Amino acid sequence: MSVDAGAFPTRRAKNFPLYTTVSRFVRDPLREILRISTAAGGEVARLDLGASHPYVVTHPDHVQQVLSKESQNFVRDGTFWRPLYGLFGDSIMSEYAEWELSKRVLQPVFSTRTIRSLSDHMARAINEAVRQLDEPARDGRPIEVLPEMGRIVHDTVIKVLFGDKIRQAEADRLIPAMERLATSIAFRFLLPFVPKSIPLPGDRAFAEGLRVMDETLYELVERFRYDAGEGYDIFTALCKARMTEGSGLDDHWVRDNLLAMWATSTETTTVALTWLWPMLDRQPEITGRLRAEIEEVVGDEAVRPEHLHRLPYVKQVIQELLRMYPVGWIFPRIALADTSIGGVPVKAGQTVLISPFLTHRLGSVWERPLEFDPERFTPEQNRARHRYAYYPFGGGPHQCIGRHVFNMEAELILTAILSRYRPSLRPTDGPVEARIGATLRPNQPLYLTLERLERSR
Ligand code: HEM
Repeated sequence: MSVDAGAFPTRRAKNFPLYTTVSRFVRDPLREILRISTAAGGEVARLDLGASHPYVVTHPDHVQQVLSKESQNFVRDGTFWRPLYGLFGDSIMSEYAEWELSKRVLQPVFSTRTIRSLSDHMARAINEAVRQLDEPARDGRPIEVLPEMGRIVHDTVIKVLFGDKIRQAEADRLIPAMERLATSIAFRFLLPFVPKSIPLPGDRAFAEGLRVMDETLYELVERFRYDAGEGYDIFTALCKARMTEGSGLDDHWVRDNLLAMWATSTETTTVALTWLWPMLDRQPEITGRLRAEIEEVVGDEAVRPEHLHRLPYVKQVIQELLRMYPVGWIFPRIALADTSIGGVPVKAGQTVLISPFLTHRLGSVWERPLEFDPERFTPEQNRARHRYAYYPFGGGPHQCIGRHVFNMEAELILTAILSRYRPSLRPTDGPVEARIGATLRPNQPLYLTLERLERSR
């Protein structure tokens, strides 16, 4: 479906004075932002936070302007990126020349050829990690969804990031440290304008998580500093680039990129896959169709990458999952020069917030936006849609480098679980809603009971 923004004369953005609704905002910031976006109906909205006035941009044409057509003018800089700079430094998550350099080194690791060669390792790791659910299934013991999805994702991502260069003890240290970072950054993420000198909840846990990450990653870099060896993994690519004469790259650069890749690949994938289960639980007919497709294509076998192109409905379910819960739900840009969006003047230095979560829930862009319906992602519907009606992975030069890795991983995990078990969600404590943080986690722990299917493997 395409939406026509029309040619606007110069106009004012709809202003939303958040300080007048501060109690609502503090109680449930996501609901309040969604209310504002719905009221603005795709027009540019101005959030009045007292000290700052970011614009919220949701219309597909406007998003395209910021992320793609005028990407040179809308950069990743400013207050909202500050909490992330401490984590990622001058890595692929930065901007300008530092970003370009890291992108040049990492892009080849994500080529279709390399990902294909990684895919067998990924499938093996996933089948093995999923098989470990046999024990709780046999005992009738419910599993907690987020940590279990996290365990499966980490076991898989480790192959992509480090190949066979990491020791089990190092991986075991990194996983809980990353979890600490992901959860403790929430306040800094929500209140980026609060200076570091003012302590916020989570600061101490964040510092501790970072210490463990740094210690472990620097140890690894040290071990491979003078001999990167062979491998298709990200770590090898970074070490080789560092060793190249005259590159000027150092251990910090390798560490910054490892941390950036680790953080962007694990938290996002884990949280997205966690949302899958409440979605499927609500609509057994979707699960039934998935099960029938998987039974026909995979049957009694362990899932392999070659199965995936014959599982179109699995793909559609994952695409719809990221429409409802695009876990990289908001990302800011700052304007370098004066311009206008949808007729609204934007001055140099002003912040623009781009949110796939909000665009994906606009009634003018999506019919029945709150309904989980994988039928939206048939090939015909995909062709007819505005490029920026759906952008869980962003767009333009910063478009997610790991999107094919995610798709393959998520499709393999969903298929591996449904081909082995019949999961049912334990009753929840009221409605399952998204809670704001660096990503969009559910507001409560979710539990699945798994019934093992009759299988010869
Ligand atoms: C559900 C899964 C994922 C979602 C929703 C997601 C979302 C995004 C989004 C929205 C951006 C754009 C940020 C911006 O424009 O400022 C991005 C960038 C990025 N993503 Fe992902 N991502 C996911 C998985 C992954 C995975 C699995 C990897 C790595 C294996 C990855 C690595 C990256 C990197 C390195 C960037 C920065 C690219 C650049 O600036 O050039 N992501 N991601």
